[in-house]
Amino acid sequence: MAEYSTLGSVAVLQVNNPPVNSFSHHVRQALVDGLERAQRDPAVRSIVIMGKGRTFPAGADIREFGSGAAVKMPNLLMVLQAVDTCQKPVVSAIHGTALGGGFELALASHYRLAVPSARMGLPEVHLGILPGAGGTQRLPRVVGVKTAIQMITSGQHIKAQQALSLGIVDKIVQGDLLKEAVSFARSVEGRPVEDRRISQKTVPEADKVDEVVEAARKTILRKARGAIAPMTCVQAIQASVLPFEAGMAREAELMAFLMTSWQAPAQQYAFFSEREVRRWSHPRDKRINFKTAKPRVVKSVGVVGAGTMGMGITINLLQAGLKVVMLEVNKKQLDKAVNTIKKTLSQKSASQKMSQLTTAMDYSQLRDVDIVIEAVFENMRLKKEVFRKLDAVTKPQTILASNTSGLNIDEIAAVTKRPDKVVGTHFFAPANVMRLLENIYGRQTSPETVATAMQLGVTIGKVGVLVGNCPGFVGNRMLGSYTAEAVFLLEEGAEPQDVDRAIEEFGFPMGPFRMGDLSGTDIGWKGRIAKGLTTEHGPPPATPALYRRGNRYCPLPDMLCMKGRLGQKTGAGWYRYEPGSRTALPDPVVLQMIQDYRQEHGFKKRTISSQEIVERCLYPLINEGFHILDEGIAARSLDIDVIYLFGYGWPRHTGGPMYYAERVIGLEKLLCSLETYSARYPDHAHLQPSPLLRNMVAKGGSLAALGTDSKL
Ligand SMILES: CCCCCCC/C=C/C(=O)SCCNC(=O)CCNC(=O)[C@H](O)C(C)(C)COP(=O)(O)OP(=O)(O)OC[C@H]1O[C@@H](n2cnc3c(N)ncnc32)[C@H](O)[C@@H]1OP(=O)(O)O
Repeated sequence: MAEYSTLGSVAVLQVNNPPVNSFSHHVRQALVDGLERAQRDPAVRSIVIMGKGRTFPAGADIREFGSGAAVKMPNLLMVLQAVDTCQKPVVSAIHGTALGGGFELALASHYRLAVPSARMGLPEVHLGILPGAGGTQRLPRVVGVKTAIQMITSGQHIKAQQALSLGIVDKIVQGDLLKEAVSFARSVEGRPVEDRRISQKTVPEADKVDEVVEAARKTILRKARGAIAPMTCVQAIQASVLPFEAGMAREAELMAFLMTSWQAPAQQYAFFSEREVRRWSHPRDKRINFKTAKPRVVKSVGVVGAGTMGMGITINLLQAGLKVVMLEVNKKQLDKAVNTIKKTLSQKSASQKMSQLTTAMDYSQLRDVDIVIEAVFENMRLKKEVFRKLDAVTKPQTILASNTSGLNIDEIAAVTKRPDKVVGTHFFAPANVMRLLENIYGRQTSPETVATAMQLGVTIGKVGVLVGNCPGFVGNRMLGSYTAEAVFLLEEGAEPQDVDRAIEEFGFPMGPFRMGDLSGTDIGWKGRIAKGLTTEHGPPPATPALYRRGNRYCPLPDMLCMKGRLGQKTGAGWYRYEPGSRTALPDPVVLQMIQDYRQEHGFKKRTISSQEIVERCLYPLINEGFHILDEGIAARSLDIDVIYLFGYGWPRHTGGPMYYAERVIGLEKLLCSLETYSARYPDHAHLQPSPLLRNMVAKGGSLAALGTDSKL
């Protein structure tokens, strides 16, 4: 609701709808009622609108979307119209985050004040829609079309100071906001409001709008990668040169188009799933859940290993204000890491943050930390050695976490006398940038240890997802079938750039081969060598070229590595790179290698469509997701979706692999395609439909219903 009060001649409307004061129907109604009351009362000469509690309204109530409640009268447009046309000056007083409809309300007001810490923006594009309460029409009238396009298509929040420079807010106020806002409102009483109405202004440099839009189009389309909202936002902004009412009509038309698109619900699902993963639970062990398991307090963290991962993790921990002891046995590596960390931390706070960092070459210096994150090379023998040492030197309560991307947590825990305090914390590179943290419980991990790892994720600003223990956990296990099918496509006739193009057109920032070159083709190679599938010099003796342990195997990636083509770091991988450049250029050497291989093994080259590439790569990945759910490795399909959205660049506008499977492809069609492909390739095990998928198609039922504790 919105609480109405008066302070002398000023009516104050305080939106009170925790947690973020969104415009649920009852809030909209209360605002319209309050404005009418203030208009009617002759003693009231000005109006202040603000938010109670933590924030100015953060926008429309997203939970109302699609339910009909969002358009129930009065809708948000009517509220804003009442503000804009009010005869008495309306002042929006902003603290916290004025977002979406909240920011649009401020723009419809006659004056805007903000506290220094306030932030504002129009993030609707992330929900697959546009700022449909006049945001695409009012903002360009203040900041111009170019800046409006930048703000609206990025959805970025700006700080109060920047809003002041852009002419969005009229004043930044220090001290008590209510007091300041009331005093400001009094100072403008009696002044005409007509020339304060943004709706009545014209867009600056209107004659250049088409030019600006044209210049922005290419970049937006490249960044959007199949998302329809960004360019639709631009179309709405382009209409801001029209008279206000005509622009609003165009905005409404485009908003209706987006609201009914398949992408808007997918992006709103992504928004809520990102928050839902905080309500984690073990699918079988009832003691392990977010409600009852209590985390240990973590003030200091040990990091073992100062390589790329250890360094990134250390930066992340320092940025969050934690004390870190970074251990590295190689002095040169340790010094290099310290220098990089210093450079990466922002200038402003570097020295304070660096004072929280202690370096160590001796394990005994880790004795007092609350948790240790091991980030050494991905090798079981080495990890076990490290864990033995950690178990011997650290205090008994210390939690021992392994930053492994797929090794067996139980096997690591077994070398310690505290398997209940061992957990997996899988960070993604670069660890100080990537938001995903895949936390893995082992057979004996205690509720307290799980809760501590999950809480640490929150402390360091990660999106933490809890999963069970299996080779590759959730993310990399699913990726395995995707990369396997990508190389099988090369055998049949596709070239690396064909596969990458199709996957990038689907919406991934990078296809599998460009990705392989970026992370290093030798990562997978070393893994396959460790598993005995190949050796540095080719297949083990007496091994069939195209099979390993009864499964189809494509040796092309191994052949690439044997040529020393380890990706960008060696200037050549699946592609070639000019010195100092990261642009992937198709390489005749690789294409010849593939061609010779096809000839040697009797593969007949054929043209493969983009659609087949996408299906052959993504459907087995999704199919593995069904296996994972069936085994209880992920508790809910949304956990898998969040892992893919935040760790693997899965395009957000499709909701994530499992959402996409159910709501976009349709489970029946997915099953049918997998059956067709597995009939064509009976020895590609990952194309065999999972029993869970078959069962769901046969019996009906939804993925959301499989989960525990889900609110969605
Ligand atoms: C004819 C009809 C025309 C209609 C036109 C409508 C045009 C307007 C459209 C919009 O306004 S769309 C909404 C735009 N706003 C946003 O996208 C903001 C989304 N929220 C956030 O970015 C963040 O939540 C925050 C406000 C920055 C706060 O972040 P913080 O980390 O502090 O908290 P969270 O954990 O994210 O959120 C707490 C809690 O609140 C729920 N929530 C947040 N925003 C909304 C919302 N707009 N609607 C409904 N619920 C919201 C969030 O899910 C969390 O819930 P729980 O997980 O705790 O249950």
